[in-house]
Amino acid sequence: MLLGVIADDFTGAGDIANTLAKGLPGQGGLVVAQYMGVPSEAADPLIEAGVVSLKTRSIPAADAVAQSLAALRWLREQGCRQIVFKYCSTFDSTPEGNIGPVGEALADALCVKGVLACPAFPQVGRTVYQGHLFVHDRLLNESGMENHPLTPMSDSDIRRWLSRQAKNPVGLLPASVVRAGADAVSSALVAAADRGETLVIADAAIDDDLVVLGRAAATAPLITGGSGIAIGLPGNFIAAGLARGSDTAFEGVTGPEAILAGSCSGATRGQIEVHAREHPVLPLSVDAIMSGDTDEDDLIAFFEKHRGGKPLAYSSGTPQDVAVAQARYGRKVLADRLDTLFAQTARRLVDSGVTRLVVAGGETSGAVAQALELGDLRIGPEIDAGVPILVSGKRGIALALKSGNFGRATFFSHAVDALEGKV
Ligand SMILES: Nc1ncnc2c1ncn2[C@@H]1O[C@H](COP(=O)(O)OP(=O)(O)OP(=O)(O)O)[C@@H](O)[C@H]1O
Ligand SMILES: O=C(O)[C@@H](O)C(=O)CO
Repeated sequence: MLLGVIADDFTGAGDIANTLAKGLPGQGGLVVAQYMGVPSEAADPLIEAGVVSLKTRSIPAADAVAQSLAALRWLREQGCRQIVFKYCSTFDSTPEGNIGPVGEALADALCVKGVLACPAFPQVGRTVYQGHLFVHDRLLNESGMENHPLTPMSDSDIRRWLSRQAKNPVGLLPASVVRAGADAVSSALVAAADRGETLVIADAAIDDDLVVLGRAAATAPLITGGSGIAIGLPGNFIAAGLARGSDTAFEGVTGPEAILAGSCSGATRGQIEVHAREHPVLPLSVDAIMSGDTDEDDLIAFFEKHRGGKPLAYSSGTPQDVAVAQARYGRKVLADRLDTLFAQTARRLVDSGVTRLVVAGGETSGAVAQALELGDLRIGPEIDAGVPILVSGKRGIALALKSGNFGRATFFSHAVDALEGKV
């Protein structure tokens, strides 16, 4: 294994696995496997890039650090010469962490400073300029992310935000340096390290900026960022004659389907609305779930009744709904109950023959994927930017784990078809 990724959530893991498997047009990607947590066994020697999916974005920082260091140990045992710490393109975190604590702990373990930190993913509108993160034409804290249920983002100045989480000074690599090319970036990172800066926020507005950053970091032991930071990395290994290149061929899976949505993002809520026009949907009431009036049996009955019709069950609510529910039940208690509901439902669905599963939301997908004991996942073709088809050989199923904000308006229907190999 050449490249190891430690991803702080499951949809993000699929996102970067997709980037690495796809590579740049005309260049090819790497042979990638996505792992559910830190594997207990050695990796298949044919794998060139291994992505360890963790669920560490919203847990206490010390636990996130411990799990990330365990992932680092395993990846290094597999021979990885470069590690990427993947976090969200909207920099999802709180003033306590976990990007700073995990990024610095990995840097300490690898004895490096002057480490790139760049969440930019221009294909989905996430860009960084002068250390400020934009979502399309809005600053991060005016993009809807200020209402996120678990990691509300109230500051678009991600250098300042990361400084609150970090022990060491946080640097800035401005666009003027990035546009001067890979050598200028390398020199700036050395200078940042000399100043004692462990993590350095890098500007990037277009894919070419990310390619420059990737080239500059070709031999860096550690890189951190969104999936965009990985755009140029397969090319580095291929150019060095170290990698053979990927195969994302996918024949499709037939059989019953189910769609679960726990994301409350504007994009997911819009996709649910579009889906509901032509397909059966089951809105889940948080109050009914918390009182026990609605449980897994209700979801299973709904999915059985609507088999073949692309049924979708969702808890997703507006920012107002989320605020009321969190005030009533507490953020963590509520998130844990919803995770459990989706996870147990998914397990029963797959045990009873569902072979195509679509899930929206990183935490939700993490809970579902962990409950399913999927084994290593193979990366298939991209459904929409940042969302690949994932294949579990162990379970004989195909999945689409969608980041809350990703995907076209008709994503849910499109994804079910894609898992059948239709698109
Ligand atoms: N109606 C609701 N009220 C309050 N919280 C909810 C409701 N529905 C879902 N949630 C919680 O909101 C959180 C959504 O997080 P999740 O990571 O699944 O989606 P996301 O953040 O949009 O996706 P991503 O991390 O991929 O961007 C979960 O913790 C879930 O339990
Ligand atoms: O980077 C992103 O936006 C996604 O891969 C993600 O991490 C959402 O949870």
